[in-house]
Amino acid sequence: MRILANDGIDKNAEKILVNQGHIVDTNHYDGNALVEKMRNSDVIIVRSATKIQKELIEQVKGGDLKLMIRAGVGIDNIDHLYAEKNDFTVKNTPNSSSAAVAELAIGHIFALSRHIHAANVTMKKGEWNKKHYKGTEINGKTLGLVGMGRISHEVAMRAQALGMKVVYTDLFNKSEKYPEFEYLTLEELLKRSDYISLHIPYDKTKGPTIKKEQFELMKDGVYLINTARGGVIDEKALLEALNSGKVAGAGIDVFEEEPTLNQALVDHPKVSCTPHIGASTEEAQERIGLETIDVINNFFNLN
Ligand SMILES: NC(=O)c1ccc[n+]([C@@H]2O[C@H](COP(=O)([O-])OP(=O)(O)OC[C@H]3O[C@@H](n4cnc5c(N)ncnc54)[C@H](O)[C@@H]3O)[C@@H](O)[C@H]2O)c1
Ligand SMILES: O=C(O)CC[C@@H](O)C(=O)O
Repeated sequence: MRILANDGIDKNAEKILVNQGHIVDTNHYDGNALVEKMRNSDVIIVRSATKIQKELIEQVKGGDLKLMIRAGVGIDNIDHLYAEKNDFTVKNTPNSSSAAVAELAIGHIFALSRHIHAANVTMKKGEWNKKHYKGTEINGKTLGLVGMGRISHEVAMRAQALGMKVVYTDLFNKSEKYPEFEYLTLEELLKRSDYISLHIPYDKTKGPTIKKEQFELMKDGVYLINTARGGVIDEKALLEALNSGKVAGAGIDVFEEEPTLNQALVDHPKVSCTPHIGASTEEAQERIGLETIDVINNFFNLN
């Protein structure tokens, strides 16, 4: 099998695939070179950098490509409906990165509560701003989780262990699976939470879930964490909410556009930001690599 890992793949997974007799190309291609490489591959594996949209799908039709794998959870960088309509199979690796993303979300909660992000910047400039950095404790505070799937549940367990009260909302109603956490409507959750963390997919046909109206419902001085997708929060409304003081701090791993050009948001002193690294741990990438191999083996009946 010829496998194109256009955004790279974990070294261990690459070794296993090569040992299985596959030809694995881990270079990154764009434009015509990508079209050519995809047409001559059986499988393409992408992370978030490579976008597989209608135009590209049209260009690779009729070649050898059969399987597109998103080595990750969110498949919003692949037009999967269009790909499937054109007889390509699209798969992801949803089971491997939950702990990594949950740990990053908790990291942003700590950074914001204790001004770690800001103190890092100012101390490196030679400033000693001890008086500016009186923080708040997370113990006893309410964390509202929007979406209660794989990642959110990992966040919930960690937050509960840290003494937070966890409430959640989801498209499903109250779930028997999570008796220890309180189910609320989105509206109730926004009103009651001290911290809000988003763990939902982005559906561009629906647009952002958190817009001006939702910010208005939140407590003054709320903290907001987004490790889901940039599009689920309206960045303009977020910036206004940060400037007005409605939002005391935002922890952001994902942006409407990536790499982001929204420097006003990145530079904002109340923002703790990371460049979409939720799944970027040694362990998660190794698990993602192994899950990718399972997907390939199952698809081509290689087990
Ligand atoms: N930052 C990163 O590197 C990174 C890594 C992995 C995943 N993600 C993002 O995290 C998202 C969640 O991943 P997961 O594995 O927990 O997914 P999941 O499918 O297990 O959980 C998502 C949950 O959200 C619910 N949901 C969907 N839309 C909703 C809405 N509008 N309101 C309330 N609930 C809603 C679903 O019913 C589901 O229970 C992914 O879709 C992806 O976009 C980001
Ligand atoms: O591939 C990445 O680096 C990010 C992955 C993440 O956004 C996902 O949805 O799994």
